[in-house]
Amino acid sequence: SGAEPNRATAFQQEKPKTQKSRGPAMEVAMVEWWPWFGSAVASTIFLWSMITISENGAQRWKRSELFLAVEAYLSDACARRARRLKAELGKDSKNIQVSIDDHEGVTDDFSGATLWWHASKQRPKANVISLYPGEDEKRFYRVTFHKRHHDLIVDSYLPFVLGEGRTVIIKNRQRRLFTNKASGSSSPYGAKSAWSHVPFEHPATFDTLAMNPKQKEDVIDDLMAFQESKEYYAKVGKAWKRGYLLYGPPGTGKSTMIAAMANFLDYDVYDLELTAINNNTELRKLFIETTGKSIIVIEDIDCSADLTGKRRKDKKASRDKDSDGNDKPKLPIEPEKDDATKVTLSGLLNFIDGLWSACGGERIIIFTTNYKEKLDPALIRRGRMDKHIEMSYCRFESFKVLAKNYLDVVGHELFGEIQQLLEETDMSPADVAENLMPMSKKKKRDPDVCLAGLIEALKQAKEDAAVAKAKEEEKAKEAEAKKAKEKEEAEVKKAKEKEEGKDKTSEEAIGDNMQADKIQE
Ligand SMILES: Nc1ncnc2c1ncn2[C@@H]1O[C@H](COP(=O)(O)OP(=O)(O)OP(=O)(O)O)[C@@H](O)[C@H]1O
Ligand SMILES: [Mg+2]
Repeated sequence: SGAEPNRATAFQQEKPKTQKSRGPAMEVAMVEWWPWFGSAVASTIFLWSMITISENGAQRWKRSELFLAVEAYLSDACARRARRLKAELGKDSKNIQVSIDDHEGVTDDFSGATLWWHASKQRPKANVISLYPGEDEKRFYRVTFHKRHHDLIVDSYLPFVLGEGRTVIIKNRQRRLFTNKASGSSSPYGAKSAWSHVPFEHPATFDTLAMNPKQKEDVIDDLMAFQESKEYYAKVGKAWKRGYLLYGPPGTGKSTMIAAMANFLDYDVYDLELTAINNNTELRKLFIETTGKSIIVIEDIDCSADLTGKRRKDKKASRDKDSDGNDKPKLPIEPEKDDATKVTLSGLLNFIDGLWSACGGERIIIFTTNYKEKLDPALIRRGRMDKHIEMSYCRFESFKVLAKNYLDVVGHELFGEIQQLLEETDMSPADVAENLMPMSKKKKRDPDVCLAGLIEALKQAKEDAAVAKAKEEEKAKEAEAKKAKEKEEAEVKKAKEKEEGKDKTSEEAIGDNMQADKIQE
């Protein structure tokens, strides 16, 4: 009909100039709209509805999530159809983000309805002094549609845009590695966030992770099931979280596995350093500041949980330093309080169990340790750590993955010998990988050379292990012999003293006997 705006031209003809003399918002809308329709059809304006989504919603300091979602949706789904786009460097200064330019329009179709999106901005009145510098220009998106589609747009289309937009944002976001180690912000005043972060760029994937294929499959299955079971967790009344315990000797790929999980799930990683936390309150604060879709990692939990003692010593040391010569104002130190405020096992357990049910969004928590048996059973019981994953020494299956990754070799005449040696020798994947990747420019990555080198290294390791074992056995034997000898000597001495004691007064004898017992102990 004649009432329908000629969108291809009408939207793009709109001049930014008309924005200059601004009155109240309603008036602005009219100024923008008049040229499109022409005075002849002015009355038909009442057939059209508009919805404005402005950058700042109810909370002025925060950009409206709906606005961001619309922005992401439009740049992803519709931007190609717009004529004027703007490009900006993304937050991580890596990818370029293209979005619709201000005062530009674009059309979209939804269930047979045609809609017109339009990006614009509104300057504040000249006599208003902005409290929020840089935010004095308010941008907004406005969608226009025929009145008869009102319900469809409000009930279906906008939720659809929100959902799509969120997905695009997650797809485009730079994933981050958070840590509480760099305690530049540890001061109680002016600290913005307890976490500092860097872009998470670890390249590890499950394809490059060397481990037993069945076990790997199992882990991937578990992660996928977890990701898809939001409703299930809600139904059974559990927080949407999952705990993994990764245990195994050094260099078997525990940290690599965490990176692979993060890449697989597209999650952020929070690396929690318990030794940098002073008390349970701080721990809780850190926890509350984590966002959904994240992996919270506590590495070497066996060391961390025990470290309260060390921390106290550190504090004592700094106290000592203060007392000799440092004339800074001193804080009162209460040693008893010191004990009461450290991170405790129960604090950690609370942290894992209860608290995070308060903050929605899926979370995974991972502990790593070299010594599973050292951990308090309460910490790793099922339900807290839902799955215990053992990372073990490199066997043939794992080796094949490494050979393919590092040398592009899937079969080789030396594989047989290597298989044999790997069954007999404990070598970590890290050490195997080291042998497959000689870091020398002259030596090209020749599979023959590398595999032969690995065989040498394995033989050496086997020999070393045998020597170490022999030494260990010898030591044990020596220790046993020494113990037996000492016992014998003590007994002889006791017998001798008893003999002599017959001549002494009874009082003296008791004293002597007691002494002899002490020596024996
Ligand atoms: N299973 C594996 N698959 C592929 N690469 C591995 C594997 N295990 C170790 N590596 C290699 O060895 C290096 C060290 O591994 P990683 O840091 O993951 O070991 P870790 O188990 O976390 O050791 P630690 O107990 O000392 O923290 C990694 O950078 C990786 O290149
Ligand atoms: Mg590690």
